Amino acid sequence: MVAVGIHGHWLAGICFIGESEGKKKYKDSGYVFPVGVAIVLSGQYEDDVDNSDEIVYTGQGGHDLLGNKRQIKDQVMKRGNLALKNNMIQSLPIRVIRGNDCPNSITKRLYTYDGLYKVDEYWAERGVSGFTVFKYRLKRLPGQPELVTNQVQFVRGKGSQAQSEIHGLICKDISYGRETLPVPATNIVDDSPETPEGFTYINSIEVASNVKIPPSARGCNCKDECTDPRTCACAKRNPSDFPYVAQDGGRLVEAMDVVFECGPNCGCGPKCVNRTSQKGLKYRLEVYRTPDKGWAVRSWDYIPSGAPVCEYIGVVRRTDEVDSDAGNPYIFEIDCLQTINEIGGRERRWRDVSLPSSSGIKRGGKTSENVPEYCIDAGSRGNVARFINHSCEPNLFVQCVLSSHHDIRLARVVLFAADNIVPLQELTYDYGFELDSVVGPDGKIKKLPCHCGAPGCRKWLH
Ligand SMILES: C[S@@+](CC[C@H](N)C(=O)[O-])C[C@H]1O[C@@H](n2cnc3c(N)ncnc32)[C@H](O)[C@@H]1O
Repeated sequence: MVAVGIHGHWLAGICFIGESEGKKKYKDSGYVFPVGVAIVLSGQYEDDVDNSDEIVYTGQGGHDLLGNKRQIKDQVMKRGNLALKNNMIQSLPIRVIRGNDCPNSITKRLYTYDGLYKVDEYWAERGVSGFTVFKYRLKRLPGQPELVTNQVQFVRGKGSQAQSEIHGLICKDISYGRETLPVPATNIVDDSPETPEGFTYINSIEVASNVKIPPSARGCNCKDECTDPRTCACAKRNPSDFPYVAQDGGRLVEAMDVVFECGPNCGCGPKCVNRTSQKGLKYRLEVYRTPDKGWAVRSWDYIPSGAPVCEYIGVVRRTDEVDSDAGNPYIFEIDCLQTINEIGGRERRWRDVSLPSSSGIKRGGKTSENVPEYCIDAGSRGNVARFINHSCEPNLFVQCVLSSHHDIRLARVVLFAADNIVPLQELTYDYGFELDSVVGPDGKIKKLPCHCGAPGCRKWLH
């Protein structure tokens, strides 16, 4: 892009004319510098939103250059950020270039020039990682040719075809109508016509007979939809406000130790934003065969960051009653409490919440329980989440959610988009195993090589 002159920086996403250059070269223009010339939407920022004609672009600075797309400090209003603000004030349009994943290219990226946009507004907010970021709403100027590249159409969510055209289709819907959307299975890796088998598809949690789910907690008194965080009792359980914004049918603002949603005793209805993770599949998911990881999951639709993808569904069991020797890879330990207390190498999710005293859980001092009391076993009964593989650089994250009762040991486990996810990208989360933490029946450490293919792959799942 630098070589052909549509962008002026090798690394930075915002190309701008700086103050000294502006004063020297364009002193008669009357413009206040710096001013922006072009931006690249690289997918580098966890907070970017791209709906083609309207973009919410995150300013520059404060992010980790290691390529793991994380914000690590506050952004400041200077250089490129100031340039975009000056564009807005002076009604100067800016070029937009989009970067898209392209496995067939040498660089694995494809860049398209997508026209001129105006900077409509800007504001500062706390981003997904909790640091201050500047946001700019850009709107595509009218009178330009429509965006036509396949890649951009992907971003707009036009990634899929009619079922009859799907290459390698082996089952139209592995949920057999139990999900809000069909979940097809495809295989173009080998000739086996076999569908993912050996399990029964269920779409809600089941509970083993010796596990007692606590009674439903008191709910809020809102009607229809909860809107006022000052009066909604469920909103107040969260750190400051509703954990979701209504945009795109509900998006989590940031990852938290636990999210309190509305439940069965609440006055609100099923459309309430504070039930975002209870509304079933919103994105068309496909289970597909991979050469080296068995089955995997991808989406046909563009998934914006913070959107719920699916809940990890299976049978809730006592962990000490699950036969670890049987090597069931579909066990998800409900480790919310261990994660909050950073036990056994688990990384804390980012914000504090006050757990209600009814949960019986102490927040402060470390619990000695390394092994969570309960787990979700999707081995013989489960949903699409059981096919989601591990990645060392995942695009989903695990969020503990409490909706009916408030016992965190039995929290729901929901997978949310950690990034804007373009169609057909494999969906993955970090299984979070500590290295050498899995021991086989013979007492020897069980190792499993990781095939996630991420640049920062840790090489082993466990
Ligand atoms: C919960 S299952 C995921 C779905 C699984 N691929 C299947 O075919 O059913 C977990 C198992 O998938 C495989 N797997 C998941 N992520 C992997 C990765 N990054 N590298 C290698 N194998 C992986 C491992 O065999 C692991 O025990």
